[in-house]
Amino acid sequence: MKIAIFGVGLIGGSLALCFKGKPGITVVGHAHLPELVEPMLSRGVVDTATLSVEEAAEDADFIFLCVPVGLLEHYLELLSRLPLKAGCIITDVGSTKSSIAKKAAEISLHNAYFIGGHPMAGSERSGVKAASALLFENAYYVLSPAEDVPEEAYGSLERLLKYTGAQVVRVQPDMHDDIVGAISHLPHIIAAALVNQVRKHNDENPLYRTLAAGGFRDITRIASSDPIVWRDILLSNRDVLLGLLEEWNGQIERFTHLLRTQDGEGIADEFWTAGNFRSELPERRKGVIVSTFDLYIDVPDTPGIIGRIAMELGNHSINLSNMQIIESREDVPGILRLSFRQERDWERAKVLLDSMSYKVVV
Ligand SMILES: NC(=O)c1ccc[n+]([C@@H]2O[C@H](COP(=O)([O-])OP(=O)(O)OC[C@H]3O[C@@H](n4cnc5c(N)ncnc54)[C@H](O)[C@@H]3O)[C@@H](O)[C@H]2O)c1
Ligand SMILES: O=C(O)C(=O)C[C@]1(C(=O)O)C=C[C@@H](O)C=C1
Repeated sequence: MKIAIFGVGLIGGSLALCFKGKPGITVVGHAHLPELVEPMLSRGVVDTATLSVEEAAEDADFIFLCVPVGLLEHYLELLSRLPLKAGCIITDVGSTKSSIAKKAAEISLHNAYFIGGHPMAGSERSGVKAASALLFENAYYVLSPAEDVPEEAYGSLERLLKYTGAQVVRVQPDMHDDIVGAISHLPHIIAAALVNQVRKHNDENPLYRTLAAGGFRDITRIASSDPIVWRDILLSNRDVLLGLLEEWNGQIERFTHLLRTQDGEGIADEFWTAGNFRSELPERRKGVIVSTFDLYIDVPDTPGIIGRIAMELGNHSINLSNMQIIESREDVPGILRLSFRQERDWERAKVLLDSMSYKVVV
């Protein structure tokens, strides 16, 4: 089985890593610039790489379009002019689904089928260097097939995607864009706007950046996302976002009013309501928020402490999925965040670290 990936960046590279080396599968990466070929080969993300669209697409059973949203229609159009293998399935990973679905309905793909796709996992990082075979594990993976796509074709893409560890969910393109506009695109706008607001204050007084702590970092991580990828996503979901921004202005006006009228009860109520809804998000199960079980430890400033903690967990066969120092205070040893994929590992780590007299916060 030949899988061609157009755009071997964060998402394309991560998909390639999920498929490469699986029985009977060959992964071919397409690059639009010669300098992109070497990194995808040296990282071992693909079996072969080519600069030729024709060569990548020839005889492919599956074609994944993993380029920025603004280029998806161009690539779909290019493919429609090529002699693709009969039954070839073309899919994309774009963060919007309506515009590409519309394009697919307008053109003829002859013996090939188009099934829109969107893995609900990602990162603020970009490029093949950030690709990971584990990126999609436990995430949802949206598929939006056109009505005329045979169930058999849908089923074979669904089966292939099992290699990602994600859970496939079928959603109509318009509904997808409404929902993802609210839970992904609007948050990216808010994060960028908030960082830029603080940046302006920081130009006058650099103490802003110095004091920026966990809250600011937590809400603004995604402001570091790739500008071109996000330019394309926002423009492609423009109408939905204009509506959401109007709603957002209403939220801001509500807080303005509560502050003006010194309505403490109203302010607390906003946080009660928000906290209750947020606590119901599927954070510890499969979901839009990648499932991890986190522990926080106040790390004492002694050399080798992080290695010792990792070793102790390893000695007790507790699987750690991630470790991060949260540098919220300059010159002060930070908080160590330990993430686990399994709730059982998280519980065992808590008991172990408690017994070692670390200050553990859940
Ligand atoms: N970043 C995320 O969190 C995320 C999550 C889900 C889906 N997506 C979607 O995945 C797609 C890729 O995003 P990414 O985060 O992997 O970005 P990326 O920048 O890591 O990768 C983009 C890829 O497109 C290629 N590319 C750029 N310009 C090109 C051009 N002119 N012609 C051909 N190829 C070109 C790049 O070389 C790169 O391989 C986007 O459509 C995005 O909406 C992103
Ligand atoms: O975790 C992140 O950094 C992401 O931005 C991932 C995220 C999201 O907003 O949740 C971003 C874009 C997608 O299309 C899907 C997922």
